[in-house]
Amino acid sequence: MYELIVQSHFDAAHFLRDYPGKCANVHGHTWQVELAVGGTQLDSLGILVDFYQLKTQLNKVCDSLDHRMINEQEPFLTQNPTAENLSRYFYESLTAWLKTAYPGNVVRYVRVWESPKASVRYIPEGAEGLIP
Ligand SMILES: Nc1nc2c(c(=O)[nH]1)N=C([C@H](O)[C@H](O)COP(=O)(O)OP(=O)(O)OP(=O)(O)O)CN2
Ligand SMILES: [Zn+2]
Repeated sequence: MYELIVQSHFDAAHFLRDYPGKCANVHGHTWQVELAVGGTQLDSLGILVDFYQLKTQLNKVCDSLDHRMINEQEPFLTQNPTAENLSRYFYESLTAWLKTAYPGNVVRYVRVWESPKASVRYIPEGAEGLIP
């Protein structure tokens, strides 16, 4: 299997509803996002998934949140915009695209850093034991 990894980032504001501390107040982060895609079948150029396409799609999702109040964007009108929920949101958005654009490949995980010292990886159910 090949694993391709690309990164992007966005700057945005959020607050955590019902959080018992300072994160209940509006504040901002630079979120770093890492996308890992896996598959086995290379095309005639020796490419699994074009890095350009991967970065374009990841940037699209980042741009939809960039310089916004995340709590005012779907699905975070009701879901708390935690790093956990953001990583799953990126996973679901990018999986929907990959299934159509590059069938046979999978999103292995999405990692979201809220700060250089704190990150979450969303790994789909069933793949937990396969990701080091
Ligand atoms: N498991 C999670 N815990 C927390 C999350 C989260 O998404 N998942 N989010 C927050 C807040 O967003 C908060 O902004 C982070 O707070 P904190 O860890 O205190 O980090 P700081 O950026 O303020 O860093 P300092 O170490 O205080 O400089 C909280 N928890
Ligand atoms: Zn925060």
